[in-house]
Amino acid sequence: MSELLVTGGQVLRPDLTVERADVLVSQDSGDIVAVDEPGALDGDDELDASGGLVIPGLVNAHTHVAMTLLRGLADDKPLDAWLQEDVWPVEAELTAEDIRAGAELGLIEMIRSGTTALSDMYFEVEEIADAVDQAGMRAVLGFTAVTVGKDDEAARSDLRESLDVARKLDGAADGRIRTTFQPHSLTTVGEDYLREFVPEALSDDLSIHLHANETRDEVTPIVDEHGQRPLAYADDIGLLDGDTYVAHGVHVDDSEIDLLAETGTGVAHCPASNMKLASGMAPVQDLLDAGVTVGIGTDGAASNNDLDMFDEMRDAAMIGKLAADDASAVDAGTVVEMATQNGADLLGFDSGRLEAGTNADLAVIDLDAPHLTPAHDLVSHLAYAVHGSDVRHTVCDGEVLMRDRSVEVFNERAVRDRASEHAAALVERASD
Ligand SMILES: CSC[C@H]1O[C@@H](n2cnc3c(O)ncnc32)[C@H](O)[C@@H]1O
Ligand SMILES: [Zn+2]
Repeated sequence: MSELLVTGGQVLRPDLTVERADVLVSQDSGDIVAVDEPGALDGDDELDASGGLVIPGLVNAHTHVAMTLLRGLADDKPLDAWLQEDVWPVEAELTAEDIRAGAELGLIEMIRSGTTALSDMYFEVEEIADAVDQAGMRAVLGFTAVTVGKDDEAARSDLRESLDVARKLDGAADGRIRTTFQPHSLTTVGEDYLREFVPEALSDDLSIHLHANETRDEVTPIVDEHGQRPLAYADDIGLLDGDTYVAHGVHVDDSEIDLLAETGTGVAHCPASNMKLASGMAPVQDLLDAGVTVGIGTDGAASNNDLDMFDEMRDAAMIGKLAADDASAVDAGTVVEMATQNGADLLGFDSGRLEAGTNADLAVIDLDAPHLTPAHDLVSHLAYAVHGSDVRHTVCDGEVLMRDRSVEVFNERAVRDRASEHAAALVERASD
């Protein structure tokens, strides 16, 4: 029996109070054993949290982790042009090895900024699953199906692969990997395919993750073709469900917010991506007020351009206030809950709060910095002032992924070099 004591720091409790406490985690079960007053607990190994704040590991509720290879390749365009002119032509050249290299790079970036769980959409999912396994992180993965521009055989093969991958990889990495069925979006997967494959996913109890209502251009064609708002159309097909979450949910009207709440469908809010692609402002406070579970995601590194969830919390608070025209909207405590407990709820992990019996996924923030001084309110600091580079240690499933800013699960130098080589060769192939 091996137990790790995270000692000497302050701890963020599930009710967002902060107190001096030690956290004991079991490296056998991967659970938190106890959170107790300083000095009350003993472990076989220690992690020094003195001068620090222990928080739940952050949950990135929507990303495309291998897109780190496309970081900085196509900026300053709206979604449709960005995807069609830049991203998709390059993605068409991606190999399994590229995706592995990009995923490892992205996972290192996440570990270094305190993220312990992610929800990913992409291709070559076995490569991503192997990288997640090696990283020691927790993830919800899936193969994303697109049918537009494909003949019937290729379209069906995509949807079949999305189902097969979801069935095959669920429970991988000793249960740290879960899966979702992933139609890319309501405009990139045809209605007949959705009507055929969604019932199969539901009958297998698969969770569903898709992009929805990201831009106005994703709303108008559906209203024109089906005479319904996109989420009413999605509900008609059976896509909205207690285990479904949609990425973005920017252009949702009141009837769609009610539909999300009634069906228990969650939203992965991606504020930086929505600002960079000028997609719009999601009505996050309205969604929360209606009872919708809203997590936070970075989206891919090509539309962000980093995977730092602290940046994302700050962005979520800022844009949430603008969208509501109310400075009290989407406050500091709310964004911290969104990036921890809400994200974990969307992904289906018993993480996101430091409590005995839950997953031992946590990060220690170093508070000894000018930009974190004075320390009136540490929840305010988490939302508005902490950077990913302030994370001292990252732990997932009781294992130390980063100790004193040294990543223990990868050779970081080698991963960065390999990713740079793969990115350069990829761009070269795409330009031929
Ligand atoms: C097949 S995996 C996902 C697919 O989605 C593309 N993508 C990345 N970011 C976004 C976004 O914000 N909206 C829609 N699609 C996006 C990614 O490049 C992959 O092709
Ligand atoms: Zn996305």
